[in-house]
Amino acid sequence: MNTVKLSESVYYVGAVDWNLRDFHGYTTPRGVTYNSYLIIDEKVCLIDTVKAPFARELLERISQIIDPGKIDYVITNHIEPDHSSGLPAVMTRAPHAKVLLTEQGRTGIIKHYQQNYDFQVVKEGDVLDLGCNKLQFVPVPMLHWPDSMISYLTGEQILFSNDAFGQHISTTKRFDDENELPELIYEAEKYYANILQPFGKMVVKAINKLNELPIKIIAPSHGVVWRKHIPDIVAKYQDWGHGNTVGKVVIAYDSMWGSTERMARQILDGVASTGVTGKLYKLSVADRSEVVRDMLEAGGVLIGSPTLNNGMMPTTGALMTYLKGLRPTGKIGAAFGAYGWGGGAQKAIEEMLSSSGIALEQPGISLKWVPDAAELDKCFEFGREFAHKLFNKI
Ligand SMILES: Cc1cc2nc3c(=O)[nH]c(=O)nc-3n(C[C@H](O)[C@H](O)[C@H](O)COP(=O)(O)O)c2cc1C
Repeated sequence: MNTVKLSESVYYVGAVDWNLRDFHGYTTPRGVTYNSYLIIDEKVCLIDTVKAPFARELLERISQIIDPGKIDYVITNHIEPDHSSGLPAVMTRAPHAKVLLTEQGRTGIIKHYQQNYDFQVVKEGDVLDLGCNKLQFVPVPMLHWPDSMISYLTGEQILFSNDAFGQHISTTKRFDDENELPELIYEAEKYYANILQPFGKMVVKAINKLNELPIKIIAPSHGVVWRKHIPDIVAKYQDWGHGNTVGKVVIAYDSMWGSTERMARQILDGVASTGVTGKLYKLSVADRSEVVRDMLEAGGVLIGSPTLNNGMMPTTGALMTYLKGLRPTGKIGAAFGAYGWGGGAQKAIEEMLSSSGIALEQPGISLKWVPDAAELDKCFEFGREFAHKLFNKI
């Protein structure tokens, strides 16, 4: 089993989960990693653990470097089970280790595992002396759970950023410069869109705080370690955190008999005629976590559904519910779709767009049964007008 050194005293001891394809509803076509890091200083310190089925692999990696019984400290930056469910196995082999975490982390670990370890609760600014290096703790509540924390190793200047800057990607290469940057940014964008998007304000606040620290390496809890492209990923986080958008329109729709689909294609042509980039997703075949990834930087979203039982189709409803929880910022939107008699989908979508924080920039467009030539022209015009509004806004 390979051990990878990040720096003089820090080793990667995590696990690569090549076969995971669904991470609580978020698709992971490239697999996942659960990153754990071992610091060998005068004191021995483990940063986070792994998901429980990989605990044996974690302990084997640690054992190649040092007897796990010599671990003095385990830092629990986040209690979510992908990082903490390996903790009980680690504590069995390192029974004298202190577990350092926030107060929210302490109550969370007790509730998850019904174990009372030798806890040491840390707060903002607390420092743990390891010998040559010190660990400084930066709680980042709600990034993305109340217990979340980032730890910074002085001396070797490594930021253990937990879920921030993470990506779901399995690889044998642990560093950013050993992988393709566009692929990493793509996966980091998908991670941010699906997991961190609701917490943009906290992201900006945390980055401002971290800007004061000299950082040579960012070691997240998922994916590769950043050492060469730190400015690129931090700049991306600034953009995403501030809700900065580009001239792109994502059209997401579903259709039972093809009318709303024909509308969507005409609208797309209208958008494209202005030079604005358009993307089209049919929700019954699209991957929702990919759709919201594409929406992250899009300034405009257009949502379509025919009326089904006075409302929108369940696939569209699922996207809207997800989007509402993700609280996107800086976007304009509108609704479209076909109906047969009383209608209702357009209104239902517009309500969801508003409650998601997406500005209704343009009245929606609905048509009865099947679009005729004049209605298709109107759809084209609807897309063109929407793209112009977006163009004027950015
Ligand atoms: C199961 C079902 C339920 C429907 N419910 C409604 C409804 O409640 N109100 C309405 O105006 N039209 C309703 N319609 C009619 C559709 O909205 C209409 O056929 C529309 O043109 C379908 O668009 P599509 O081709 O994009 O699927 C319903 C259609 C189906 C198949």
